[in-house]
Amino acid sequence: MNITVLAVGTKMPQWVDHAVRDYSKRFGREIQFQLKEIKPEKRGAGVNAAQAMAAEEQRIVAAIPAHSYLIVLDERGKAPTSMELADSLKKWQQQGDNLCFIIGGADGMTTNLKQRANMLMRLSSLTLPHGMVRVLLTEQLYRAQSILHNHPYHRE
Ligand SMILES: C[S@@+](CC[C@H](N)C(=O)[O-])C[C@H]1O[C@@H](n2cnc3c(N)ncnc32)[C@H](O)[C@@H]1O
Repeated sequence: MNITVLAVGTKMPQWVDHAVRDYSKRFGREIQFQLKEIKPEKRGAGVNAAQAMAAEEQRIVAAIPAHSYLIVLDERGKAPTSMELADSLKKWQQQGDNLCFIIGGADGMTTNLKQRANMLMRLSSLTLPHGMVRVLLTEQLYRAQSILHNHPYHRE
């Protein structure tokens, strides 16, 4: 299964890149994971947040792999438990779905993009910095895969 994470933002702190790389290396052969950074639009000088998000939306849409099940990360979305995420991962794998997760930038993302998503997923009720969302999402996907394989990484 292919899992693509589209994340608005470049030049993340080193700890973010290290942590994402560390978890994504653990997936093994059955998950091809890739994180693609989306260039954020510059704010200021006549470009407000809504205009910037619209420009980012275009870049995101252009980067979505064809026939992907689209999951937008959003603090107002549904919050699965790790066990529920593992169940969903199993279902998506059985259906042959490829997954595309989208993480917005500093101002979040457009309503358009949220409406286009198959699912809005919340990692916490807190607003998280987008770099941290990359790390948490990658770790939870690895945890979900560990649960499906009865790997001791996950303990109840
Ligand atoms: C700094 S937040 C943007 C906050 C913005 N005020 C909003 O309304 O979405 C950047 C991105 O991180 C992700 N994010 C932040 N907190 C989250 C959470 N609790 N659960 C899931 N995703 C989150 C979302 O994709 C969001 O677009």
